[in-house]
Amino acid sequence: MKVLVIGAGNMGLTYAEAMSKSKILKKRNIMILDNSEETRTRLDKISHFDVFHRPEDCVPKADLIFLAVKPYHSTDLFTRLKSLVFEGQIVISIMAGVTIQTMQDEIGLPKVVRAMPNLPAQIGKGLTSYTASEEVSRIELLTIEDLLCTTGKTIKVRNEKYIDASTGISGSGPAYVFYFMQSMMEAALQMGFSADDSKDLVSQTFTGAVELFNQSDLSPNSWMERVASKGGTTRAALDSMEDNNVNELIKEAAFAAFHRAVELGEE
Ligand SMILES: NC(=O)C1=CN([C@@H]2O[C@H](COP(=O)(O)OP(=O)(O)OC[C@H]3O[C@@H](n4cnc5c(N)ncnc54)[C@H](OP(=O)(O)O)[C@@H]3O)[C@@H](O)[C@H]2O)C=CC1
Ligand SMILES: O=C(O)[C@@H]1CCC=N1
Repeated sequence: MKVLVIGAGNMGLTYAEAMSKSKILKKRNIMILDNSEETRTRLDKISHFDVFHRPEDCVPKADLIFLAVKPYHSTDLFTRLKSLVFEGQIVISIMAGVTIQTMQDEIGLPKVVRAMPNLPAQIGKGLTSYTASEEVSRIELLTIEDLLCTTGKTIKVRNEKYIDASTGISGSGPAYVFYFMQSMMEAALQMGFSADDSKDLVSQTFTGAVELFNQSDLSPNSWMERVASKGGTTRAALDSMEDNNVNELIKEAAFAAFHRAVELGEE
């Protein structure tokens, strides 16, 4: 099976690398198509991919076409793909918002998988949600799930609404965590810690809290209660967050990303 990854940016290259390290595909069976000359020159030096800059040289050779360009580049790309694809090829898209129906209509292929990964895929700790058009067979979907699993965990969702929803939770989610980390590091700096110590204080706190959470069945609320003593420091912080409606604001932010994903699909 030959896979063509279109767009070798943050996510496309992550998937190309992960798939090439797995036993599912042989290295020379991964092709990369990218617009950027700088990216192609860099990838040519890595040598375990076949790198292309003209769709006509690689699209007809692919069994599976993995789309990893920004959503606003998709319309031009679909126009170029339409005359080059052939029946039986499968499209996997990780583009936010772009719907299966749009890809079926604009590329002209019925077999389409829509997936939403996240940035920790770069270190094999990603979460990818996915769903497929009914034309994709169960056996094809098993192979695709194996490919998506090369970057971490996967969950199969019922329909595309949940792809947009997971964009608001796991797809964009790493940025919410970084936002929280940034605020805590700024607070540590303001308290007088050095930049290095601020980084350690915050990153070890996040790592430790997530590991505690993962190693138990306790909810985040129960863990909060374990940290907070009555009348103590944590309660002062949690009360401050409640007074400022931080819980609602975080949910609002996640819904903003969800709604933006839906909007991107309508643009
Ligand atoms: N970043 C993230 O955390 C996540 C991103 N996604 C989705 O992944 C997709 C890619 O995002 P990301 O990797 O961050 O984007 P990047 O901008 O890092 O990478 C996209 C690459 O595609 C190239 N490109 C654009 N148009 C074409 C084309 N027609 N043919 C070939 N190559 C092309 C770009 O070149 P040039 O720079 O020259 O335009 C660039 O190198 C997006 O659709 C996004 O919604 C999903 C989940 C998480
Ligand atoms: O911000 C975005 O649109 C993409 C989708 C999820 C993460 N990054």
